[in-house]
Amino acid sequence: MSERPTPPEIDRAAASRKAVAARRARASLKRDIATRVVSPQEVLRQAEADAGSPAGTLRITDFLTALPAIGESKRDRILDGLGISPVKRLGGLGARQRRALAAWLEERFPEPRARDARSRLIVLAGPTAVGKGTVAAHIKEHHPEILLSVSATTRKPRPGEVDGEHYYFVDDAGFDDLIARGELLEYATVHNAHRYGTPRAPIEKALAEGRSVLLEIDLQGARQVRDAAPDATLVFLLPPSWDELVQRLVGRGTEDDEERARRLRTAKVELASQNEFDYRVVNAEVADAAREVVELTKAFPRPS
Ligand SMILES: Nc1ncnc2c1ncn2[C@@H]1O[C@H](COP(=O)(O)OP(=O)(O)OP(=O)(O)O)[C@@H](O)[C@H]1O
Ligand SMILES: Nc1nc2c(ncn2[C@@H]2O[C@H](COP(=O)(O)O)[C@@H](O)[C@H]2O)c(=O)[nH]1
Repeated sequence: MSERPTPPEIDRAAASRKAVAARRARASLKRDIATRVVSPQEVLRQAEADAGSPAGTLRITDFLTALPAIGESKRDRILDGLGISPVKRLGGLGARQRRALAAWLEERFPEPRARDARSRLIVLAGPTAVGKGTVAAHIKEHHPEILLSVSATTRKPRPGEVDGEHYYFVDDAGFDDLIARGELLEYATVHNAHRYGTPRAPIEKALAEGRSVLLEIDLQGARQVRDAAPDATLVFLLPPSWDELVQRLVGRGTEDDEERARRLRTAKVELASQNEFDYRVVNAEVADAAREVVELTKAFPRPS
């Protein structure tokens, strides 16, 4: 027969259960911050209201790295600039530190207001064959309110591809003309092979009409859009695994061995850049990934 626990043992067991629950609550809060379920400003307000809450007991270091595009070295520079010690918890900040952090958050991750309920420019990028085109096509079919931009390219059409629907297929001279006339928002040579570019006019027209626009482009293009349109929302699509990515590329059967190898080399570089994006979405199921992209773009605006 087991002995009944003495009161101190009961206390220790209860304290340990409480600590586990608190750790879980903080982990869940970090996920909510990362996936934009809750704004960082709201978490800071919760921490101020209750220092013992999951928000209040969250370490400032964990809070910052839960934010998009903030890695450990950036986090340390931010803390340095704000004059906040990395050992602090959110609920333990002094009034001046809290004000400095709130001002920094508002500048980098402005909270949505009524005037922010406007059309958005959404960039979907990711490695070759991750399913960008498939997810974009799903969004086009199920969200006709979002305009899917049609790019210009110097690559030859694949079987079934229609000029003006899948791409505007142009030759090198035609592409040079588009650049010279300033008609492209961004352009790049992708996979060291062909040139691709985003026509500017249809995007400006759609945004002016209050429609959101989706661009399905490569990493170089995504970076150019971020510079040209800092309000754009950048989403990086990830494969469930590297092997699945290779399988999708091989299974698509649209490239020869040499082109596949070239694309996979580019894919490694692109995957290493995923932290530059506002959001990361894993494309395990097309419909889920498409829904996530659309939902994320309706969350609070991307950091500037
Ligand atoms: N969630 C998914 N599950 C299984 N297969 C998928 C999924 N999403 C896309 N695919 C398949 O993976 C292959 C590559 O998809 P897709 O052509 O859309 O990729 P992509 O990212 O646009 O590629 P690229 O950048 O090379 O143009 C296609 O055969 C597509 O049907
Ligand atoms: N920078 C841009 N990249 C683009 C654009 N349109 C498409 N792409 C990217 O090219 C590759 C290859 O496409 P594929 O149709 O030949 O398989 C893919 O990663 C696209 O995202 C664009 O306008 N600008």
